[in-house]
Amino acid sequence: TKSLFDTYRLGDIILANRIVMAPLTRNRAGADLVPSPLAVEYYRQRATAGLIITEATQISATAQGYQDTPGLFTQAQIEGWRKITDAVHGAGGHIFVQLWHVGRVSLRSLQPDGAAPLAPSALRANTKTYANNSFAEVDEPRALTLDEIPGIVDDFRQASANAILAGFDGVEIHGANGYLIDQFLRDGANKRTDAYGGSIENRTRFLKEVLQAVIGEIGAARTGLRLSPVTPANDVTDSDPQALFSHVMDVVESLHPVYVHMIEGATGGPRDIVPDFDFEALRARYSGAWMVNNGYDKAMAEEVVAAGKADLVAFGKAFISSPDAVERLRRGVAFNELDRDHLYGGGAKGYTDYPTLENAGA
Ligand SMILES: C=C(C(=O)O)c1ccccc1
Repeated sequence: TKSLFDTYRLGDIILANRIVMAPLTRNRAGADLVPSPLAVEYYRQRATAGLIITEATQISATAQGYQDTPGLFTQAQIEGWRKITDAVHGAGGHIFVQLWHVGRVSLRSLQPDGAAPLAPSALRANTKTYANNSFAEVDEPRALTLDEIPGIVDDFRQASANAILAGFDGVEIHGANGYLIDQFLRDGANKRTDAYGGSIENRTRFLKEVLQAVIGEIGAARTGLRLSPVTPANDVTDSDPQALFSHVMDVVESLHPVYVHMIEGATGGPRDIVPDFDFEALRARYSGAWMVNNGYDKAMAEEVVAAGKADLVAFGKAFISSPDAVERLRRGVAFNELDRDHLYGGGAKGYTDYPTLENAGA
């Protein structure tokens, strides 16, 4: 039977195992949103993951919603990421970059010229963001005009081209957790009356155009997509998530990115937040690689892989605290305790200073 420790063919690359390091925001980018030099060590330490997905990374200046999150839209940022991909490849790993635009989850103080954050509609999210070293309620966004939307689609396309120049094996489009793409999808955030709002087909249009642009630029084999159908993260809601995401999966199947990364339940929270939501029905509509995430332990992960219910399992907290999470899963031993005071912002503490079993002489 299939095991977490099988190799796995993902498009044109062979992963050493079916264990994925989930995208994790750490707010440690340096000046000009270039990834920190510490990030080279941080990602290299974790290169035994079958696949690393980086922290969410901006496609443009308006895409930023948190302090010190890295970008991939300038030459300096490309060069900063190149050091990281070289280190991960040198250690035998594979790495995709997660590309995001936060949309309305932002502050004027983080936006060019102090302008309002951008969104499908001018609806403020009841959520906070981390900026200027403190948590703050996000500002009211302004609605994107119809003629601004192609430019954002093109920013996704350009960032995916930049990702290949930076040495990444591919990109994960961030369509989850109440950020821009998710804001277009959900009728709680998208009140547009043009071709990007109203019907499920119209609300899926922006995601479809981003997928088409990125796949057109770098190919389906190097394009993944993250979705979170029932998460309440960042105040997104929808009146019929099963119908919405059934259509989303039909669009995804038609464009066929190499994997779908599905957050089951509330991000980092209860898996059964919508008890009757049918994730397997979504998987049945798509014939690519199925990556699952949210609260998995070793037993759960082995079970879904052995049952053929998932091809890949992503772990977040495990990879924060344990560079050698794969070895710990293999041996069935505990992960290091999570240092919750040093998750966001700061330096090496709680980032690159976690021990491996080897360090601890185990
Ligand atoms: C990129 C994030 C997400 O997808 O939820 C994120 C952002 C800030 C803190 C934690 C997570």
